[in-house]
Amino acid sequence: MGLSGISLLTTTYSLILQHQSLLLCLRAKGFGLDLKKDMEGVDYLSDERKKAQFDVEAMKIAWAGSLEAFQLSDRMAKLVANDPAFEKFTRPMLGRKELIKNTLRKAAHGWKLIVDLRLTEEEAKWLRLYIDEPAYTDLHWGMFIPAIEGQGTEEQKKKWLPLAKKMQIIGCYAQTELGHGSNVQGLETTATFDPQTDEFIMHSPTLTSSKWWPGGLGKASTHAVVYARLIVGGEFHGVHGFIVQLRSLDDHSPLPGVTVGDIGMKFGNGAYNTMDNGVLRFDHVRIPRDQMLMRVSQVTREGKIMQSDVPRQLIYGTMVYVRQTIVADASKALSRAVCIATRYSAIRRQFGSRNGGPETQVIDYKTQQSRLFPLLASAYAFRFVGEWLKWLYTDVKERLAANDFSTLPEAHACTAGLKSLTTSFTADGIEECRKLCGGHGYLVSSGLPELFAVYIPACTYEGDNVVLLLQVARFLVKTVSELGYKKPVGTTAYMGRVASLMQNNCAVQTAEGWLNPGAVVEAFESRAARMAVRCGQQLAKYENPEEGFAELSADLVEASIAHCQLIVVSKFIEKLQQDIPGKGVKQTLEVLCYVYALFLLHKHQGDFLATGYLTPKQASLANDQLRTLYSKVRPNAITLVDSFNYTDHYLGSILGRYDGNVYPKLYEAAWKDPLNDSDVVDGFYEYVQPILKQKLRTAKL
Ligand SMILES: CC/C=C\C/C=C\C/C=C\C/C=C\C/C=C\C/C=C\CC/C=C/C(=O)SCCNC(=O)CCNC(=O)[C@H](O)C(C)(C)COP(=O)(O)OP(=O)(O)OC[C@H]1O[C@@H](n2cnc3c(N)ncnc32)[C@H](O)[C@@H]1OP(=O)(O)O
Ligand SMILES: Cc1cc2nc3c(=O)[nH]c(=O)nc-3n(C[C@H](O)[C@H](O)[C@H](O)COP(=O)(O)OP(=O)(O)OC[C@H]3O[C@@H](n4cnc5c(N)ncnc54)[C@H](O)[C@@H]3O)c2cc1C
Repeated sequence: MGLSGISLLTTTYSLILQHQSLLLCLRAKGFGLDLKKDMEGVDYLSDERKKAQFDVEAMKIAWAGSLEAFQLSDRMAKLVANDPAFEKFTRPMLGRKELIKNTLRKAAHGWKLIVDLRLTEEEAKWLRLYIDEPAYTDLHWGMFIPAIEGQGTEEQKKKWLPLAKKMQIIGCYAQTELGHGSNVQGLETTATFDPQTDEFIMHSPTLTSSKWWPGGLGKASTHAVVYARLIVGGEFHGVHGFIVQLRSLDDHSPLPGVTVGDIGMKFGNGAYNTMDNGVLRFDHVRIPRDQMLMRVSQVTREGKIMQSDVPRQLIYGTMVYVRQTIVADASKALSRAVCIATRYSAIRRQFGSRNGGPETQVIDYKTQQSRLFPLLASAYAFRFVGEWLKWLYTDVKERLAANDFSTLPEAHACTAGLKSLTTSFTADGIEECRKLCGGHGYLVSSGLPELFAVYIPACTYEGDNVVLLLQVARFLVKTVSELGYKKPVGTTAYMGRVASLMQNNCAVQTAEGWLNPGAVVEAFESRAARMAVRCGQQLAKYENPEEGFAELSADLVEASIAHCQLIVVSKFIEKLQQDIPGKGVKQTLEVLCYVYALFLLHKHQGDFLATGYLTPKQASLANDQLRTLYSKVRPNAITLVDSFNYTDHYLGSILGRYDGNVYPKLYEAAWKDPLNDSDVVDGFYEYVQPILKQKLRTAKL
């Protein structure tokens, strides 16, 4: 018997087992048989796992970044998964008050673990990820503390950071208002210096000046970094951050003049409703002068404004930091959805049965592959670009500490652009994974609805994705306009070769010709350079540059996307130039890298053709190659998602279970729904039975 015959037999056997266990379950409910006899312990995906052409353990390390990173993450994942305090399956069914209380309990338990086990900052970050429940602690550690670290003076840091790091105060980041989020300079909250008392008076002069959205503000925070218009001597001196105490440290009640509360339910059940996004108003609340964050500008006792040599953009520095973490988190959210959809696609069968044999696994349909495998490749691409961005941010941070601000504009453009690119793609990708799972993907127990609901605000918070791409566009336009006298560096270095990128056209002649990193990078560079230069030429036609920028903004956004996609493709290729140990690991990643690049090329072929870099024939060859690549991904698909090393707890999905034991577990879960506690639903006797029993003389319907 050939290999395919053996595999057919084992697959059929798995199917029979699965059907048997389903039958047992069905009977359990209907005929009182033993429900426990489903096939616990059987790995329904074992055949798939045997197909792997690479060393899975080595791929896990490549995904994690290093053996140490893998071990650390694995330890934290297991710590959470094995702790019943972090159960999350009932979350979507809880009312808001219960939900928040439950989140506060988990955050307290998480903090206890951090203290008792003396976890490092890195371990705590992984712990937060695997607890998988947005909480006020995210903003306390993720924004309040970084804002003080980045914008505070040494003295301020000395005073506030120990309190915050021991969690003796809880802080949030209160920037956005009811009337303004994107336009930070348009904020209306005022901080007026009173020279008589050496204080600032914090005030919300209008309804639209109410702080609105800050996470952790509603119920948990005792303090906030509040962004407000600085007014000294009756003059406005820009928006700055101020540390303001909101609640009593004794009984947590709001301080006089402070009105604070939660803004209400948000999208989805469970999901981001574990977070107390808040509203805040000030009625002439006084704070000491030294609570203005003064690294960028200082207000003296006499009411003089002193500027340090730190650029004012550093006031936006916390956003740069968080955008960088959001890029890293995009690969986690996307890989999680892809893991669920890939495992389920291998279990799910529809059509194609021959002679009573098994039906086709839906993962074998080319349409399923062409939707799923680019998402899988993107998860890896985002992982590696996130790793690079972390390096870039660390480098910028070190430079800033040494008062070197030269790389700040590029850090801003990269974090803004990549945050936008990766979150938009991930949000769409999670929804695509739901559709890839058919009807069952719509069940909360698939894990996908909640993941989607939690994830999608990432397209808005930390900067609306379009607004951020327009920031990238400004950076690109500036780079193009300076080409004559300034050598572009970093991620825009390719613009230095603009003449050849505008002239030379693609040389690929065969589908195999696309399996060449040089050809791929040049295609993306040429497209990005041509789109940016074209925008520059169009802009030059306008007398008023701002008017031109506004008029051309949709094209500018497309040019920014092209630039950001180039960064992701290049960083993936650069990653592959490193030593990556393990049998078949590098080769498999190369396949994914080409899938990512050629998928983008196919999706955006309009750009590549319109800029004249590619011919239709070359675009078509790229698509031919893409199909071949999908066949190369197929045998490795399950092990590529196993390499994310996600526990079933973290995945939170019956469809994505490691053992693939989907049907019995779906069936079992249905019976756990509170609606099935009784056979006759509450309300039946009041509202349904009277209809059943009514005796209408005539029915017009
Ligand atoms: C149990 C567990 C316990 C513990 C857990 C432990 C650990 C957990 C640790 C960490 C958790 C980690 C992370 C999680 C944290 C949070 C994530 C979760 C939720 C997110 C919550 C969301 C928060 C928010 O949304 S905060 C609000 C964000 N708001 C925005 O993003 C507003 C967007 N708008 C802007 O950024 C700006 O206003 C603007 C659009 C850029 C316009 O600015 P401006 O009007 O000034 O206009 P210009 O365009 O003229 O710009 C002037 C000039 O400045 C440059 N610029 C602009 N921005 C920046 C920047 N950010 N940096 C540097 N430079 C900047 C711009 O390029 C111009 O330069 P030039 O003059 O040279 O052209
Ligand atoms: C879940 C969640 C958590 C949040 N947490 C916090 C927090 O902790 N702290 C905090 O301060 N804030 C927080 N925010 C607020 C968030 O940062 C803002 O909502 C975000 O910056 C977008 O601003 P906006 O709401 O004003 O959108 P708007 O700017 O009003 O956007 C509306 C539309 O207008 C478009 N638009 C706006 N300006 C332009 C332009 N110049 N050109 C073209 N199009 C434009 C946008 O693309 C969008 O389509 C949070 C928001 C959410 C959803």
